[in-house]
Amino acid sequence: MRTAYSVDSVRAAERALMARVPDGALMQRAAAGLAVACGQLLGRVYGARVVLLVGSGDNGGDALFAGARLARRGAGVTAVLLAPDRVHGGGLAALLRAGGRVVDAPVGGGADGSADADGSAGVSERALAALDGARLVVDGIVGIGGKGGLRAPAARLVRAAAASGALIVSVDLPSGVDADTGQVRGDAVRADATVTFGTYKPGLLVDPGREYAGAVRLVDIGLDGELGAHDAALEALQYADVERLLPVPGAESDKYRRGVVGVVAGSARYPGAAVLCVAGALRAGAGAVRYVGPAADAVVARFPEALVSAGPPAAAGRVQAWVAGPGLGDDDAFLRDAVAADVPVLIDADGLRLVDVSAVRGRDAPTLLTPHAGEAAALLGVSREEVEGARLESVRELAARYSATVLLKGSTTVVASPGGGAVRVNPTGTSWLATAGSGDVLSGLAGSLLAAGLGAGDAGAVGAFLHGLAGRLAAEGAPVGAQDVAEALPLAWRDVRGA
Ligand SMILES: NC(=O)C1=CN([C@@H]2O[C@H](COP(=O)(O)OP(=O)(O)OC[C@H]3O[C@@H](n4cnc5c(N)ncnc54)[C@H](O)[C@@H]3O)[C@@H](O)[C@H]2O)[C@@H](O)CC1
Ligand SMILES: [K+]
Repeated sequence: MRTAYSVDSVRAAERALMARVPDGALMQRAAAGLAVACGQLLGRVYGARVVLLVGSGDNGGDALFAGARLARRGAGVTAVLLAPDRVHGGGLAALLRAGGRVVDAPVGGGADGSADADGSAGVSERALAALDGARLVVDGIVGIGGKGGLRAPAARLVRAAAASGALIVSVDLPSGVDADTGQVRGDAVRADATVTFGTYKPGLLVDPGREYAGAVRLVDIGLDGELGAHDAALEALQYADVERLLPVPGAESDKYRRGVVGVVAGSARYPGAAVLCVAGALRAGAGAVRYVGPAADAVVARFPEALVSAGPPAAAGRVQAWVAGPGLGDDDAFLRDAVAADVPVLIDADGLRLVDVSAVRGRDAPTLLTPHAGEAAALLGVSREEVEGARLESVRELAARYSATVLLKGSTTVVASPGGGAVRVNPTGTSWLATAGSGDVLSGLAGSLLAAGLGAGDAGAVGAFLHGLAGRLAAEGAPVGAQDVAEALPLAWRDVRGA
């Protein structure tokens, strides 16, 4: 399991560890790891031109100590100081001792400037010129102490660094990305790589921050023991975690023991949604799929193994979980039956629009809601952009409002439980999955995992993982349709099981 901790937890863990190690030891560990990563990116350190963008806190200190290490290996290192009067003294001294150069960013060497008419944002010509011809820029502007969007001088330098064509390495996290949420307000560093210390931060694993971070490398500074006392803010299942959770049938299994999933989906207008939902459900671990609704002919024509009926759901026979909503149109009668059933229910698509909050909140069995950003926005009464910019906040808020597990689909799919706790973040997503009907496949898949006995959080996270992996395997760099994704699900299973 990959975990990420909140800034508060990181700070508390660092305090506890610092009390037991010599002064400055943690920063030295961080800087050593950072310098190694920079050296690997550069290939040849000797003679390389490196620019450090140095803010006023310890993030800048890390950059300065790492810069000193690179300078000792023969790099030409220039530190651009955003706040010369508040720079990390020890780091600056180390860089100067190692032969590094220093340039003040503010015009006239004063404190942080502000936006001005010529667009220089109070940044000196010398600071901007330092970036010319740089091979590597180290972003030590702000780390976990960053608040709000980057101030104007920092933003100006970030734009100049991006235009310089140099490789950009962010220290701990890209400056301008909110460490706890991944939100980006205004300018932020777009890094080729981010070297983070002690633990992942949530903003490195969730878009939009994740996209800004580039390849993320974790440097061990000895925090693990201390972090154990805190709850992770985020968890990302890895292959081994998913393998443990997959519902693999035993010798005694029959279709009921494996789980039967019922699908309430499709309409005369949207029969395809029913077919795709069943396609996902058939390849996810349940022993049988019952389809209930007006698209029975289309379903059985494509999948003779599906058990179909015209409805209502209560007359369909035994099921261990329902999936309700894809392509339903405006008819909510079967949806209401499914929501009233005392088994786990997954609600998706039209079902999210039609379902009553109080009916969901009143359920005893687990509920899993699977909105995309647009649907989540409608449920929360905000814009789609607000949801996309604040995925963690949105998914937590929905889980609390509906007293349900919520899987928010998108560039980073996240799953929150009603009782709070760590949000699951899916590491396998791919933009090829942004295709019509792909969500119907996911709802069938995750519903089938519910029927097979997984809890709602596990069903959502494992479903998203397999779905993402199937999307990648099906796409292999070319466009795919939702049916291709469903058909690649067995490949994803085999990949996870190492079979
Ligand atoms: N505490 C520790 O033990 C360790 C901390 N480390 C480093 O220290 C960092 C945290 O250091 P700090 O707490 O000093 O905080 P930061 O260095 O992350 O940032 C705080 C400074 O940035 C300025 N600032 C805040 N928001 C800004 C904005 N939007 N635009 C421009 N400037 C802004 C503030 O005025 C403040 O001086 C970590 O991210 C990590 O890089 C590492 O050395 C590992 C050990
Ligand atoms: K940074």
